Amino acid sequence: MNNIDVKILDRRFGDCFPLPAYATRGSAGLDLRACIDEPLVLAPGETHLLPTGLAIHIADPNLAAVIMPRSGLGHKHGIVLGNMIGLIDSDYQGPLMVSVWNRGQEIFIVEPGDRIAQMVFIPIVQATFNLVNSFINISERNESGFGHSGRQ
Ligand SMILES: O=c1ccn([C@H]2C[C@H](O)[C@@H](COP(=O)(O)OP(=O)(O)OP(=O)(O)O)O2)c(=O)[nH]1
Ligand SMILES: [Mg+2]
Repeated sequence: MNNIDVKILDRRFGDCFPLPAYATRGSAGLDLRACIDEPLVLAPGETHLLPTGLAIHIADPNLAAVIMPRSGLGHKHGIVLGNMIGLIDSDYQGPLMVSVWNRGQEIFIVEPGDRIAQMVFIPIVQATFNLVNSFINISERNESGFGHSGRQ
């Protein structure tokens, strides 16, 4: 377990809303809540940037967090993320925000405190670039890609 600093930006945490926690021992994601004051009507095609009421400071450059859709919301209701995936840098200290996109055909109402997305901590490898004119070793794949090996 890594210990990450978290700042509560919304008074409802600890009272009405519990802090994010792993639902089971094997959970990879921590659900994030919509810290809104009123129910939000998300019309089909609409995107809203919602506060989660929390700020985190990961601090370790070898870690990051990603925000992803919850599968139930995404599959059943078309509620995914406007940025597809949110990347939280280790030096970001601002409010954690979730871009919620209704890609479905029906209105969806987000209630205050709804768990609208999930956050996963991931290891990060930073790289430097070694500028070359050609690669010394030609790999088996070489420049093939984008489905060149077929479907079956
Ligand atoms: O879903 C998200 C995505 C990003 N962020 C915050 C944390 C992240 O560290 C910062 C910047 O995100 P990113 O680098 O993806 O956005 P950008 O458009 O490149 O902004 P910047 O120029 O600030 O890097 O915004 C969120 O709160 N939620
Ligand atoms: Mg950026």
